[in-house]
Amino acid sequence: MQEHFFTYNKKFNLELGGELNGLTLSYQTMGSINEDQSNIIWVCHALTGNAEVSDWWSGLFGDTAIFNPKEHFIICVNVIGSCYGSTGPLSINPDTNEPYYDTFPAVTIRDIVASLDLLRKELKIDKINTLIGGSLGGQQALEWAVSNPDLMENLIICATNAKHSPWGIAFNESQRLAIQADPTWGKRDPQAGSRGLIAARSIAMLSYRNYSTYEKTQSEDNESVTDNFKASSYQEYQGKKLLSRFNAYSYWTLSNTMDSHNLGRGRKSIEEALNGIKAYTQVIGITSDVLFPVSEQRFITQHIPNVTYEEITSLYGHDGFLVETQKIAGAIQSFFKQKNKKKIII
Ligand SMILES: CC(=O)SCCNC(=O)CCNC(=O)[C@H](O)C(C)(C)COP(=O)(O)OP(=O)(O)OC[C@H]1O[C@@H](n2cnc3c(N)ncnc32)[C@H](O)[C@@H]1OP(=O)(O)O
Ligand SMILES: N[C@@H](CCO)C(=O)O
Repeated sequence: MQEHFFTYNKKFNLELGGELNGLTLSYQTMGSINEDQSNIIWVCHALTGNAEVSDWWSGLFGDTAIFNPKEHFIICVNVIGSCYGSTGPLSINPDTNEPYYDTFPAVTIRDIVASLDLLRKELKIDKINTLIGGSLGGQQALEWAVSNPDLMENLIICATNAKHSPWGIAFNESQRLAIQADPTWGKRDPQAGSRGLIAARSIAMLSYRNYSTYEKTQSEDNESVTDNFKASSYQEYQGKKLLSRFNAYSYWTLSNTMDSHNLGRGRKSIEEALNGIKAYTQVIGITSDVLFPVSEQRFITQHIPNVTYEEITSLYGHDGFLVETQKIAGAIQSFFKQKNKKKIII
């Protein structure tokens, strides 16, 4: 993939009242846009993801995958607030010439979508063939499909919701409490809240997986074990793994971003908002997902006019949307097949 940067030279006003000067978006692309712009696949990444979609969704994006650079122009943008090249809390605030840290403004899903739309206009893209995302990426994709229904022809969303749930917010709040409990939190230092971030990721893992995942992967072989459990070292390992590639300030910002997601805010209702989506839509749910349970995807499906729904199984719960690429690719293939059949009938 090729990395690019886009800097917006005007003030970027945020939904909750803040502003960003010199907003920069880091994005990656594969392939080229064809003459009639009919091959553009736009990917929205999840909470701690980045723009390198061929890395974290390699089963769906790559030379031999369903979405490939021979046929498609693939684009993924690192979201505002993250730490993979786009403007985030560790970036320099041009107004102070110092990193933002805790002065980084609140960013909503709608702000992210507004920034994606700025880049889209800059690239002179008038039509997206397929917009796809899971989890926080699915929240962005849905919001974009509601706010700009004529832009995309197909929409594929996985393990996501129309409004972030009290359950999801409670998980995110527990993670923020863990970060807050770290005495280094709030310091103007990139490492601030590091121990808190480890604990936060450990909490998050419980929502990304489930009882069966741990039973299968973290059970002890030896019945005499009384401490240093596999499950314990796994939690710490996952926390440290995230710390090696992320920071507590971005995590804090983006977990609040996720909580802000509500397609119904300022609109008549969530149902009406979903009803306005014009894209041919595929909704995918994972039966073992305890964070974004399938009831949420079934609700979305009920209210989008032109929609198909697929449920997949996974040992990995919510993280199944990142892991089960073969199943997801199969579901996407049948989605496009069904669409073509419909076209013939019409
Ligand atoms: C380059 C990058 O960092 S990717 C950037 C983009 N990232 C994203 O988009 C985020 C989304 N990705 C993810 O959340 C994850 O990578 C997932 C969900 C796809 C997969 O999760 P993983 O952590 O790789 O899988 P899993 O839960 O099986 O854990 C395996 C890891 O835990 C380690 N592990 C397993 N059991 C234990 C244990 N009992 N104690 C300690 N470590 C353990 C394994 O050795 C392995 O380590 P490794 O990742 O260093 O190879
Ligand atoms: N594993 C995912 C979960 C959130 O969807 C991430 O870290 O982004």
